[in-house]
Amino acid sequence: MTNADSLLARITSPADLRALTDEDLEQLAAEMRSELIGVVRRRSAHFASNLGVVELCLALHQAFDFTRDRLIWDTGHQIYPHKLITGRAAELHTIRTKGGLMGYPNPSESPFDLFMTGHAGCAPSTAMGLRVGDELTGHPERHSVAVIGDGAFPSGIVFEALNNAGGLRTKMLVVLNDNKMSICPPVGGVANYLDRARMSSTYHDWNKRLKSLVSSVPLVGEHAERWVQQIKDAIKASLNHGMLFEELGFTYLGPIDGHDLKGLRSYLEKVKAMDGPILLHVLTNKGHGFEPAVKDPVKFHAPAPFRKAEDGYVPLKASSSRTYTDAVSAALHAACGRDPKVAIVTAAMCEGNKLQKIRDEYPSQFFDVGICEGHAVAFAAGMAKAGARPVVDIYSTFLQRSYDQIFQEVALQDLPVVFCLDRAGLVGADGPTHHGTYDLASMRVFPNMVVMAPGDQRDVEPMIEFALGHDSPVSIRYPRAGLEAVDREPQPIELGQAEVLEWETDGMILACGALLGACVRASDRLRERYGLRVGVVNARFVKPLDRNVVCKAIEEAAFVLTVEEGCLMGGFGSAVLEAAGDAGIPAAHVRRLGLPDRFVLHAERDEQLAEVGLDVDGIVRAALDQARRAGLHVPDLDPEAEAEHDADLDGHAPVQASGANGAAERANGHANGAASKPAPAALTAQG
Ligand SMILES: Cc1ncc(C[n+]2csc(CCOP(=O)(O)OP(=O)(O)O)c2C)c(N)n1
Ligand SMILES: CC(=O)[C@@H](O)[C@H](O)COP(=O)(O)O
Ligand SMILES: [Mg+2]
Repeated sequence: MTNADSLLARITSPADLRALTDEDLEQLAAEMRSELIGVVRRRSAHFASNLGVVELCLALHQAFDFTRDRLIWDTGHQIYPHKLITGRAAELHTIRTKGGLMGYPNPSESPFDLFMTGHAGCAPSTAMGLRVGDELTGHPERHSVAVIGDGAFPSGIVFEALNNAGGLRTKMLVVLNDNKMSICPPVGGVANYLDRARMSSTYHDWNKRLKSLVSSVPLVGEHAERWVQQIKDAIKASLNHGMLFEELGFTYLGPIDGHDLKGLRSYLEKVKAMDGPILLHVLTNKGHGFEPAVKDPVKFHAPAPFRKAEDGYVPLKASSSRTYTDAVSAALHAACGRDPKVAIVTAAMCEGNKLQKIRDEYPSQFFDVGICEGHAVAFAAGMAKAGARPVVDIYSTFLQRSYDQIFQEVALQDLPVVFCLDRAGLVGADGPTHHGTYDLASMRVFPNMVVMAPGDQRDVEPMIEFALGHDSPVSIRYPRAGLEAVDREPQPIELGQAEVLEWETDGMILACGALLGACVRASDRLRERYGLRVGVVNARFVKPLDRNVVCKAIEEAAFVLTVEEGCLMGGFGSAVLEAAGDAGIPAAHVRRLGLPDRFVLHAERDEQLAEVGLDVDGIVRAALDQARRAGLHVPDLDPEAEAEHDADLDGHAPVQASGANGAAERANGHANGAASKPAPAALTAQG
């Protein structure tokens, strides 16, 4: 919480900055940093990026009036200092919690936040749009500023914007916040180019030197050679100096010190008076002001909560449980070892996808292409065409940026590219920009594409192996969640075949993906508390769908639930209804559970699952509702019993699957005494 007698407590809007002296501003910057450290130590949030832009944020808000001018922070994960000085300091401690501040810009919180973002690279385009829109609506006096990091800068869309603004000579400012880091060190030609620009002194020094050289008395003899060499060096250095941007029509300024408040302000004042598009190259330290973050900006990009210890900082709660990401990266690591043709492609998310081991042990099979998802997919397609076995390991939400390449370069060519879609479903604190909501719907529409989702830990490795042996594109999606193991003898993965865990006729739950464990627990609760016999299917494939199992379930059960952690429109449930429709089977008793047609805000993942009815309670409630509609007897339990949560839900203890395929029959039998029905013979063969 902000200290009541601090300078920061007195800043209710950027206008309050104007009354501050330079000493005050230095103190304010220090208070902002300690506020950031105080908050981020207690909750996982973006940290090093925010520490690095404190001075830049203050200078921008001093030089411009963003009650009128336009400011877009690219990606938006470095928005915390901006939130501190735009009236939200007292709430910063709520950041990324349910009902609290969003960890990204949020227009519903403040008019100083223009776009809710979380995906990198779009700020130059939207800032250009704001500028042109303001001109068209009679506000040419408004400045438009985009702040973009060096990691986001190589995104293709950035060059689309530079091309357009440079061509139109649009009056706008692009501040390149260059801290020599993406989440990992940045990769590619742009990073090398910026390295060279950082290394040489400022552009204006060289210009001055060049002018003095030319104006000096012409030298003869041995001096001439030195003179010419100096001119060549100067031109070479100035050629490294933003000439890339100058050639595109931008005026390049810098690089300048991004922690020098006075210097920043004077450059920004200069820029305001200039015409056309300007790129101001600012050098900052990711983690500035907090030594452990400066030393390890990767670890402190979005650290787990931590405390100070003698030998540095230790995480408050070291997460030991293995995640789906761990299981997938281990399977990919093994695949790389088995087959040198396997190539793993990441779009700047080596840490997030836990690919460090592959990077270090199989460097020739690992490709970090930077925040360039469209390129990642087309690049993988080229590799597949050449006979390699590429895997695009990418967050579901970031895959959206490469949709056309998935269509044209992969599906249309029917190339064996494997898409490992991490963070599929609800992601928790990152909120609506990062949920993996649409991949089931968006991937299943492509001919040739296989769409799979592991039901639990046991499905992961066999699905990766299946995918790498399949000669068409395959998409495998899994959540930002701890692994669960449903206790059973898993059926082998066969194309288009679901796995029947238990067959019942009161009801059937068709589970798509990692909510399988919750579905099994819901089935247990329905049986033990309500005497309802509800079977469970691990769908495994959304495309090709196991129509045999799906249609039988719809024909035989009094009600059917489809459960998926994806958008209801066009997802797994839609595929099930399509199958029933195609087979002419009535399906009014089928109810689809999934993500609603709205954006789910930031919170803990379990809170979000409960909010949308995808936790055990929600699945049970939906089943009871469907059972009543189907005329089944449902005892009215007292509210406490109904509301009682599943004790092992948080612990994700291994889930017992009883019934035909259940290796461990339920010790206590069934609520109404009957043993569970084995799946109809025709189905067990189907698996
Ligand atoms: C399209 C997209 N791909 C990947 C990411 C994940 N991501 C978030 S921040 C980040 C690094 C950004 O580096 P930079 O722009 O230099 O910002 P810094 O953290 O250094 O301030 C990445 C890869 C994203 N947000 N958007
Ligand atoms: C800003 C950004 O996009 C990344 O830092 C993202 O927040 C990482 O998400 P995970 O924490 O799920 O890896
Ligand atoms: Mg950076």
